[in-house]
Amino acid sequence: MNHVVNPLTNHVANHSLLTESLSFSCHLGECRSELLPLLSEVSKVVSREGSLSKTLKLVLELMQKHLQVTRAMISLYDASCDQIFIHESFGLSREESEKGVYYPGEGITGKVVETRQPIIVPVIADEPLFLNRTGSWDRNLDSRLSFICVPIMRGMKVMGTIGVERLYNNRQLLHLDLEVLGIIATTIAQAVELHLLERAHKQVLQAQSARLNSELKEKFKPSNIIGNSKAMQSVYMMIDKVSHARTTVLILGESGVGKERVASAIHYNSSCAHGPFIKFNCASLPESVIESELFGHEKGAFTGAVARRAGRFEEAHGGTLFLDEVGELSPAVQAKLLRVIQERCFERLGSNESIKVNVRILAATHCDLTEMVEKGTFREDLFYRLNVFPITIPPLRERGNDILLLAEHFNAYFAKEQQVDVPTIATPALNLLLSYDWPGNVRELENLMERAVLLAEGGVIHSYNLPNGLQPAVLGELGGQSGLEARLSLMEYEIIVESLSRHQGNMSKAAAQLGLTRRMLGLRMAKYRLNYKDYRCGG
Ligand SMILES: Nc1ncnc2c1ncn2[C@@H]1O[C@H](COP(=O)(O)OP(=O)(O)OP(=O)(O)O)[C@@H](O)[C@H]1O
Repeated sequence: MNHVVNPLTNHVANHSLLTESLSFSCHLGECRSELLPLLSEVSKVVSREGSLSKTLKLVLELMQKHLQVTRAMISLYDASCDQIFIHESFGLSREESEKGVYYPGEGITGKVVETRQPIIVPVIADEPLFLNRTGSWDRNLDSRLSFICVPIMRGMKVMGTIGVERLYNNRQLLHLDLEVLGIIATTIAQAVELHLLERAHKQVLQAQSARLNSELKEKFKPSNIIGNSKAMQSVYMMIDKVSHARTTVLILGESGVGKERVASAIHYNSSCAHGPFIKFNCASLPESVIESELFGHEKGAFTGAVARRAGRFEEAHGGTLFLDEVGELSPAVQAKLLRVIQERCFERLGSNESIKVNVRILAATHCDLTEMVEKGTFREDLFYRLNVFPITIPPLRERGNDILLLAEHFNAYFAKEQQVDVPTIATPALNLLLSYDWPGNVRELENLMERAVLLAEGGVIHSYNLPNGLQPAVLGELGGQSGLEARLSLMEYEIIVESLSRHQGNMSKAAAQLGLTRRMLGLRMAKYRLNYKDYRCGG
């Protein structure tokens, strides 16, 4: 007959099966004392530091030694996928162990997780609930084996199970085993819980980083670097040429021209695109912190170093490290950086152990490094190591119509973000954008367009929706105007420019459209120093 017994509740786990009510005989007390060494060793193992696998392996070894089990497995319950899988086992091959995956309620292990109650199967051969999913149990060889399975619990939460197979001797000893396994389960429960929490956290991080990676990949494809100007075409060609090599690249250009975008494009088009892309701004931190941020530190390396920490170089292993504002590095860090580039190894602060990394370095700066080398503020040897493949990004004022493409791109982007229809950019506003000098480059244009989309009226971005700095000098010179007066002037200016543009500088047509005489229009144009010739085709 089949006996699947739940000794705590005396309930039968599978409802078709019989419950056995068992009484413990007094000689169990004698056996208990023999089990004390096992339990004390288990608690010692658990209190030691180490990975959960290492701890569980040692616990399994102790179980084999003291309980004479034939096979044993410690399974963990992963609530995120609602599955139970064997984490460590003894007496099972790797393949058998990998097959041991159950849903709650499935087989004996699944039942224990579902009911959170232990189960004893006195004779496996007689038990239809026993699935033998791992395939390790052999009907001929193992016909006299029993199976005991206990839950690993923290409070009311089930974390997994401990299951053992052993030769059936008598029912009382099975109950003793079950008691011992219950104590072991309680002893390891905290370590198991910690492991499961870390695992869940890692899964969340991995999912986030996979999502971010695909978003970034999409965002930083060279096709997503906006601009078709000739100046940018040669930048794209350089990106294409250098991406697949592991060559160090030095990206040069004024602030806000898109150096970081270019660095990302190189990484995401390289053979290590699946690896990490770590950005580090060398100007963002005080000198004292930079070294430990880049190279990491050991516990106690300096006041406040409470734990060992990996630096950016280690984080970037297998991928790319982008060092922005490299011209800001102190001589000490320049020397260390030179060594990493030359030898690919470094030491954490407070350690003598050399760490080797496989990292591609991309560096960027708005500084004139050649001049810095001449002045002695930047190491010449480091400069040559970084300057293997320089890419210079032209400033926005040299990119011609890219200004308009970028303006339209940001217009659409911010309209979407602000959940409004994409406004039209009025011709006078476009003219202002084209004639401005753009000291802040693409970043300045981006910020300005964000504001303009907010200020747009009736679905149009007017020239007066752009900052004062962009307004024609003449409007400023009109001086003394403020409030309504200034605004009316801006509007008048814009309407005249718009009309002249539409009629390609034909003053008669523009005047007719505006309901003015040609003379009146001429006077107003003079006020704003407008010349009809500037609006002729190709003029
Ligand atoms: N070609 C481009 N297409 C679309 N957006 C761009 C382009 N170039 C730059 N940008 C945007 O402009 C801003 C500035 O770009 P980025 O940070 O890459 O410039 P940078 O040269 O690295 O600046 P810094 O010198 O300050 O580090 C970013 O928000 C970026 O997304």
